[in-house]
Amino acid sequence: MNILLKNIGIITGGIDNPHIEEGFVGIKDDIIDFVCSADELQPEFKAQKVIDGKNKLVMPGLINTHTHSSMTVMRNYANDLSLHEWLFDNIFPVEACLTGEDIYWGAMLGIAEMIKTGTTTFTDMYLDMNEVARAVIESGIRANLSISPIKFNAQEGNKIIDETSKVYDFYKYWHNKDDGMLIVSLEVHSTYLFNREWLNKSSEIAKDLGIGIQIHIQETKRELLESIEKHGITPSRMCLETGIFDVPVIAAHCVHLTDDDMDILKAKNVSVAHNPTSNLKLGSGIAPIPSLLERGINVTIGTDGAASNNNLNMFEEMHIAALLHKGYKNEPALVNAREAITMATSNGAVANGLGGVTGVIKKGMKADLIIIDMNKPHLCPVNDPIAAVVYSVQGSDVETSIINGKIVMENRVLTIIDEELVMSKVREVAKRVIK
Ligand SMILES: CSC[C@H]1O[C@@H](n2cnc3c(O)ncnc32)[C@H](O)[C@@H]1O
Ligand SMILES: [Zn+2]
Repeated sequence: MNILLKNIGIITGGIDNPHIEEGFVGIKDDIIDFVCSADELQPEFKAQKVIDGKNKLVMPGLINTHTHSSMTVMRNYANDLSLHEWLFDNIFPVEACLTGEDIYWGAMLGIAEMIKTGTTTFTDMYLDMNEVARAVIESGIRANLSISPIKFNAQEGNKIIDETSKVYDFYKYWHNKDDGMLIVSLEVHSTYLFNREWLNKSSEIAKDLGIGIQIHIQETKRELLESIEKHGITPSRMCLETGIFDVPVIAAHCVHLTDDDMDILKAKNVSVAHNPTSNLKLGSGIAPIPSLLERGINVTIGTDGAASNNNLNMFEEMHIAALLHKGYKNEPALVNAREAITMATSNGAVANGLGGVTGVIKKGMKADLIIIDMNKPHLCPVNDPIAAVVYSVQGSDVETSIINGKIVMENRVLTIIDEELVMSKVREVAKRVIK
């Protein structure tokens, strides 16, 4: 289907790209066919659907580079705890009770929430990823899903079970599914759940399949200190030594980094997923984002799961990312609005190996865009659209969302996902598993 957005404010995205005050975007099937001003419009473009952009803004869909979508089933469970108590004493025992169906419905709810708050691509790691993949394909969202080569059982003395064959099966079945809507990567949870042997093996698997890795790195001070005590090196250096950083990596958190760690991340082209809300809520700390940006490291934004955030709203995350470092360092110029949007869009695309595919509104890119209704008291007057998106717009202001050229939400109604059904299923799951 061809779609025409007319007379609309356009944030094209990318650090140097312009904002167009009243422009046109033409979508031909799954691709952006043109982006232009009124005098450049091609009259021969025939659209089956025309969206009038008066008092609206279109921008690239947001890219959530670190989440665990199925954890919506544990939303608002286990609060005000440190990461260690939260994860080992509360989350792992509940996760041990989750069925494949639970994971499917939890992921579907996470996807519904993400679409309703402007996310068009997400990066995920969880337990039964076949169930998450099923939800991704059915819902029409774009995703990078990682699967673990081991099963780690905290309930049974931290036993490790080899599940390498599941990685190969998952890759074979899902990688590039639906014309590339789903891509596969390897989950290496962390250097505290994976031993050196499995870090080495994981890097070999990722190299063999030609895929990237998703990992948690240096989320807490405790993680850093225990690594130094046990191995004599930081988790980042451990990743360097075991070959983890020889493939494209998205490293979530990166809160407690040494200067040497930052040099390693830069040298190995590692992308960082900044999760400010989760880091604040678990009392983990504040990631040195300005230092990472100064080094030219690709910094992106993630929500983490709904059990540590407690939502998957990327507008909220972008807002906090833009405010946090200004206040922490007494420096208002840090993480400016343009940088925050870039982190949440095109940098996220690059991190997922989707640069040139999504993250920017430009001819030839996949049509992954969101339309924001600016005709609201808290968004009036707009004055500066870039600032408005970061400092005033809320996730619920996203009116329509287009992913791969398909309208997945129109006037705030999801067109593919049955929102009521999904919520009732997840309520049932929560009733059963949350004690
Ligand atoms: C094996 S699937 C992923 C695993 O990660 C857990 N998890 C969720 N959030 C965090 C976090 O912030 N740090 C470390 N681990 C996290 C999740 O519960 C799953 O068990
Ligand atoms: Zn996480």
